[in-house]
Amino acid sequence: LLSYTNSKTQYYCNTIWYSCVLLKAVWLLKRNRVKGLPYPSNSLPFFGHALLFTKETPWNLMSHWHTLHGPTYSFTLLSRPCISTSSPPLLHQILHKSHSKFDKDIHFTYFPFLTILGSGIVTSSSTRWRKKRLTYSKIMRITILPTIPSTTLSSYSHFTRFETDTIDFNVIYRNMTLSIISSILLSLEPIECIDNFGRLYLPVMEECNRRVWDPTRRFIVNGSWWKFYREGKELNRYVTDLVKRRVEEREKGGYVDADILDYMLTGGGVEVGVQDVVDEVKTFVLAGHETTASMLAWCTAEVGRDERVREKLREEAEKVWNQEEKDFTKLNYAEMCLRETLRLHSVVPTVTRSVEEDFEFEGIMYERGTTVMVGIQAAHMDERNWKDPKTFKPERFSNFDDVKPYTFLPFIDGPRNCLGQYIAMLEAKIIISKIFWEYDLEVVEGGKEKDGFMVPVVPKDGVKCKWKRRN
Ligand code: HEM
Repeated sequence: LLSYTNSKTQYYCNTIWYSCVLLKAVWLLKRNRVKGLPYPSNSLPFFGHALLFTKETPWNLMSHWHTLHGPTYSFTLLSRPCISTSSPPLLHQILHKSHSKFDKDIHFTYFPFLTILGSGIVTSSSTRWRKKRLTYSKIMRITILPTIPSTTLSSYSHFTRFETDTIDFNVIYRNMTLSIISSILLSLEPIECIDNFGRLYLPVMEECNRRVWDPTRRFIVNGSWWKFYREGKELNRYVTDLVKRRVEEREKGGYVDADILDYMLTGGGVEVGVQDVVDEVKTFVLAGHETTASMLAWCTAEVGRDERVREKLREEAEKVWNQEEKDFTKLNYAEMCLRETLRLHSVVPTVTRSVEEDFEFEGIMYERGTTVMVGIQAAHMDERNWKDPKTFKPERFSNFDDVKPYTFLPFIDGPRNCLGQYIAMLEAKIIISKIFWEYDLEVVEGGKEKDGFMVPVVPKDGVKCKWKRRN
């Protein structure tokens, strides 16, 4: 150090500078764990446990730590104190009772997705979020539901018309659910939705997912960076045009309360700008499409491999689909299969929150700035909550009211739970029941291993099936 300093002043400046860096490092190392909680080994200075997450699927590593350290433990990501919890009493506090002290973790885990989410409901908080939630709650839980069966059936017919021997259901469901959400949100036809949304949206999402685990991709300006920039811009332009066109149509008196976009534009009586609505449209497509597709893909793989479950599902389908007036509330077993799929495969394995105000619970202090990971997958695989958790058993859900609170959290719980869960379950039970009623499926490849880094968690090699129409 001295050899580079040619004046006394510079020597003193350097000494002060390096002392500050050292003090800051010591301070970070001291506060990077939550006192009183178990702390997994192999943490490195500054990096904490971050490097371990690059080697293994993060949710599996976190679930493994839960088996070693119990329902709540602390760990460190690049000097950031984090906890993961699957403890029902603590989850009740985080997601429900004290939820205002735990905000969305927008500057860390959600950050790479902001190109799509922008100022939409998933990434908004406090008054802004409350207003949005009030506007959409009734639409998503009640108003739109009667339109779901016909939209689902029309999308189903469109995407099952192919005459190939083998088909990847992961791809089929991605297209089906994209077309359903585009139809209820924007009244788009399947062709238009796949040509535009499918082409632009899917690559943007893939790059966002990559950036979660490799943040350097954000800064290295190469071919992928430009591709992402171009496609993101084009997607934005496409959605902006759709929204602007709708505003004009509304001004001429057309389209009143026809789809979710129309409700968005009313803004619950509050003035909303075009960019606000554009962000909301992209948010709803992200939230509502691949999650449902992934649940369907895993469910097809599980049911396709289990003859007993398949026969029970068909027995129920026979009764519903042979009726003139189809009563979809009778698809109980299909719903049980989907719930068990969400438990076993946790398509959203964790959601994160950031502690906004110091919070004490059961003698442990969670300081402001701590990242909280809700261990959804850990809760679903915990032997204290579920007997024989690695086995697919839809009968666990034969009486849903018996499921203990905060042990089954695919849509999380509390005021920020999933707004689209009723839509997702309704469209998925119609699809899964009809597909197994109409077709003999044989899973020939995929449907076992998980893609390590994509959220929602999808089958790594898809779910390729031979399919043949049944008599
Ligand atoms: C199987 C399918 C689905 C799963 C597993 C799922 C899961 C989730 C989860 C875990 C959250 C909480 C995210 C967080 O707190 O960070 C969430 C929020 C949300 N979901 Fe879903 N979702 C599904 C389908 C849908 C569908 C079909 C839609 C829309 C049509 C939708 C719309 C939303 C919205 C708008 C939120 C934000 C709610 C708020 O912040 O108040 N989801 N979802």
